Amino acid sequence: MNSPTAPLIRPIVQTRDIQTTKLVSPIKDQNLTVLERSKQLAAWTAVDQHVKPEHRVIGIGSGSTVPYVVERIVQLGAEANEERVFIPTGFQSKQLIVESGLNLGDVDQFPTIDVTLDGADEVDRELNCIKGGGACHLREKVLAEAANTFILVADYRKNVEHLGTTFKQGVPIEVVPFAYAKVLQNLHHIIGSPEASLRMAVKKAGPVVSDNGNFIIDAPFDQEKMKDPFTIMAQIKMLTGVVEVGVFCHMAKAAYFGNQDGSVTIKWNDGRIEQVVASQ
Ligand SMILES: O=C(CO)[C@H](O)[C@H](O)COP(=O)(O)O
Repeated sequence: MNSPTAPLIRPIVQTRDIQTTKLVSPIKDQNLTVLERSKQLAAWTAVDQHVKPEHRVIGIGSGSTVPYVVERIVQLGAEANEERVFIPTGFQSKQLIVESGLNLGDVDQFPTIDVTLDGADEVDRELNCIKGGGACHLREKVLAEAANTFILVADYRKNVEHLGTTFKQGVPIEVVPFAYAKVLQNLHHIIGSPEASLRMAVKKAGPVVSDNGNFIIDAPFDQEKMKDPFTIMAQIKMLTGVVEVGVFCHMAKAAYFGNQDGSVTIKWNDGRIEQVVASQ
């Protein structure tokens, strides 16, 4: 882990329709792949911009980008974090919080969260996103909804015009186990996802079981249908037996994407796109 550095962001330089910001790259002495470096850049920049000194309750998402969020938060120092409580979206983030020596809480104790930072499988131009690649989207949506500010962090592969462009495995759907076959039938014959299937575990026989004891269905839709993510989300959510749908519509304030060239693209919910450029 790196030692604390100065804030990454320097003053914004306005260009025609994209704002350009300079930052000092935090990672040149690290042995990270380009992909990992892009995740780290997105996460660090988001923490620097959205975790404020006065924040006391912070939601921590799931996935492979979120450890860099926690890494940066730890770098803020023990004093900055001692009065804070961190709320996990699942087993992985709970472990991260505990192993990092941060205070653990739960959303039933703290139903209002100052800021939640989380990963995403894909984010479109309106900040709709697919989540649930790690089967955590039920708790992730609860923490997104509980948060005054919800921020997405991701690598360049997740930055798309329309959902379903690169993330082809489909919309993750958490279902209660006894209803999975009925929900699959509904998806195949009513909702329009003939390839929807139960997510199977890799190093265990049988289905993936979520942190809540439920099954996960992945439901791919054609490009045309994916252009209206709200309708897909609402239709699936109405099916009895569905607990939560991994489509988050208009929940995020901003999405941070680390790029291969060491820059970060920030999409804001007011339509602005900001380009953060590493200066070395
Ligand atoms: O939604 C999620 C887990 O349910 C993750 O946030 C999403 O899958 C992105 O993960 P990664 O940062 O590894 O790309």
